[in-house]
Amino acid sequence: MACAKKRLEETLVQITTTKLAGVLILSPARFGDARGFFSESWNRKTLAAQGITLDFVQDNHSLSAQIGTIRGLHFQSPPHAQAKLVRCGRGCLFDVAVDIRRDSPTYGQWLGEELSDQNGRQLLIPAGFLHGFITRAPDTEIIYKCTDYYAPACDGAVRFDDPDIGIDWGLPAGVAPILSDKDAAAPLLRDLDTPFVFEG
Ligand SMILES: Cc1cn([C@H]2C[C@H](O)[C@@H](COP(=O)(O)OP(=O)(O)O[C@H]3O[C@H](C)C(=O)[C@H](O)[C@H]3O)O2)c(=O)[nH]c1=O
Repeated sequence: MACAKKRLEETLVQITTTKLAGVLILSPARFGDARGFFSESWNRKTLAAQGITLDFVQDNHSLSAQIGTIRGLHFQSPPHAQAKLVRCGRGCLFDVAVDIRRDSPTYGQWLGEELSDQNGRQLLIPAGFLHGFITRAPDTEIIYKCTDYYAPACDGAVRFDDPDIGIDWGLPAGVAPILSDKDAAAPLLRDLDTPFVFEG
């Protein structure tokens, strides 16, 4: 019975590893019918059955009106570091994680995944990683679960276009992204004394 139950939970969400250890791509099952679809976008028990036991305490939701809006690269420092489970509620975005854990074999490396209301994919980003995204459709809405509460005093950022990270945002040549003043003024990774340490 337990074996069948585990198999069922594995069918409810497919989990794919990435080149950055701990960053996972989740694909929850969608049950389609003539009306559209139903999907459990998050289920504690289903994820726990596959070894993901993060305790989410806050949901965030933002709308970005224009294509080419970049929000990021952000993090919260300990003791309020956040792991995030990110999805796209409407539109399309390219979600990016950057490893900033000192001594990590993938320190400064990035990966991106397209999340959309069509593909239903989610990105799980552990604490110790920068998070940011660029929108690829107008009126794109991002929805994400966080494992700690908003703590402005612990808020941190790194420039989206940091040459040492080298993220390919897919912006056409010569097209500037839409940024908040805060993001436009963010420091470079080389000037950040990262508060995170790789723990294997
Ligand atoms: C993050 C946050 C913000 N706010 C308030 C603070 C500001 O008055 C307003 C906009 O905040 P901000 O410009 O920091 O929003 P984003 O640029 O979307 O920042 C987020 O974008 C990247 C992609 C992230 O992963 C982080 O969750 C977060 O840094 O919302 C809150 O009240 N609670 C919160 O948890």
